[in-house]
Amino acid sequence: MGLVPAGTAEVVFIAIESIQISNLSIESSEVELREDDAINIVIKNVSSSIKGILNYGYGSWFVHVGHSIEFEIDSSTDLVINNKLACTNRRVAADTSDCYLTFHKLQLHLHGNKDPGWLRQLFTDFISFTLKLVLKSQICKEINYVANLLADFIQYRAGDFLTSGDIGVNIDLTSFPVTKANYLETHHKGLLVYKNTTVHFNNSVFSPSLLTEDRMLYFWFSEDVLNSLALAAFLDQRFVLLLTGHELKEILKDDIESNQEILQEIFHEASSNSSLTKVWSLTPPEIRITPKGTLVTSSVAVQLSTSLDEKPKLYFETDVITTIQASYANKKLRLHLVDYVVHIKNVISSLQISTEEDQKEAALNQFLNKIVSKFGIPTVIERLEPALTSLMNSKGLYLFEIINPEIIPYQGYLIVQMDFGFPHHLLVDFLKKSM
Ligand SMILES: CCCCCCCC/C=C\CCCCCCCC(=O)O[C@H]1CC[C@@]2(C)C(=CC[C@H]3[C@@H]4CC[C@H]([C@H](C)CCCC(C)C)[C@@]4(C)CC[C@@H]32)C1
Repeated sequence: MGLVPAGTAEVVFIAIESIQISNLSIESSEVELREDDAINIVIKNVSSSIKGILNYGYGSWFVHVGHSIEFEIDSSTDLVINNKLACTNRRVAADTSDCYLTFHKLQLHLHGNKDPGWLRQLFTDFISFTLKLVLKSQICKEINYVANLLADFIQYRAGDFLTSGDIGVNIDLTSFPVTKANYLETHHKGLLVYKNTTVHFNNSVFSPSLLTEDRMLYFWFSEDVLNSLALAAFLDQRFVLLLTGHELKEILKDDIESNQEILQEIFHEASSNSSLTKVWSLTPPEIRITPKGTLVTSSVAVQLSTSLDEKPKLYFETDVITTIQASYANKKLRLHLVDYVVHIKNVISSLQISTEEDQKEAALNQFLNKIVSKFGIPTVIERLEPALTSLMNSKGLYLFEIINPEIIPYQGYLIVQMDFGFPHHLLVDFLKKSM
């Protein structure tokens, strides 16, 4: 660590090795946001005990007389970190080069009785000064490293949260991160990526003034974002629902009374083991957001077949407009159906219905309209809810304690706002990995 000339022919050399830091304790810490400047972190009275081995010696250029001695230092210091947000490779980075240590105490104990008086003197006068410099640069370097590791970790989690299979979102920064008086502001591209193709939007209409300042976390979803997610999910063939004969029977069981005849025939077909109902989106669902909720326009085909190779018993298409309001409680996403419009078209059926021929079509249409409204839409929603919840949980959402989340629709966008408790185990996990 140091090389001290002592006269012309002789030198004293001192080196420190095997540094161990223990009994680390912190009295208090404060974080303050300084507008357009930095995140100011003050950690008061960081006490620690530093152990190590001191090698020292003296001699001429050719002959060394070397000794080693164990030492222990009790230190107490204040730590000030001015963390400026930066941008590297289009990601948020931390610059903590503005980092100070102010020592209140630096007390040396040398073990064993061979400590020469001059060494103790030298140590207090010179080494402690050097040690302060070394500790400062080591500790500040370490803090910069950990701060960037944490920034990367958070952005990795965010990116992963918005990824499912081939569908993802590009969260690269569009501008330099800014420190505001009460919050940090970062703008991300938010472009949808599907199988290496990026979907571009018109300019975003987002403005921070659309948000209040009393919640801890806000998500802003535009129609464009939800529409492109819907498009990607459609292209990825995720809007396909298969129902077995048994499942269909379960779904329709409450309606047996009113539509005896048609249902009996469907059940007759449906009860055979190979019977299968397939429901799928014909076009990408279109999403519009209004203060009443999220309006989803879907064009859906339904096909009931008794066996795979036979002609379907029933095929029809339906245009459905649903208005949905979403909420999140007890760690579950809920979709509430507020309103719906159903239009049935292109019915092809080989079901035997004993109504007169000219009324057959109208009767079947009316029946299908009711089935779609009363059972079809609730069934699709009931399946979407746990699918979306478990998609979010697979990204670790369940680890967060989400406090009073609100999902509020506006004209063209919706805002999800919440307070949250940071998951302790996530931080421990991160620290374990970075050690
Ligand atoms: C004889 C045969 C009979 C067979 C009959 C079958 C017939 C079926 C016929 C028709 C099918 C009907 C189609 C129904 C369509 C249903 C539409 C429908 O339900 O659409 C919804 C899809 C999800 C979503 C986009 C939506 C609303 C809100 C969005 C949510 C808002 C916030 C949510 C964030 C992820 C934040 C999570 C909160 C946080 C963790 C605290 C977000 C964006 C998730 C997606 C939803 C509308």
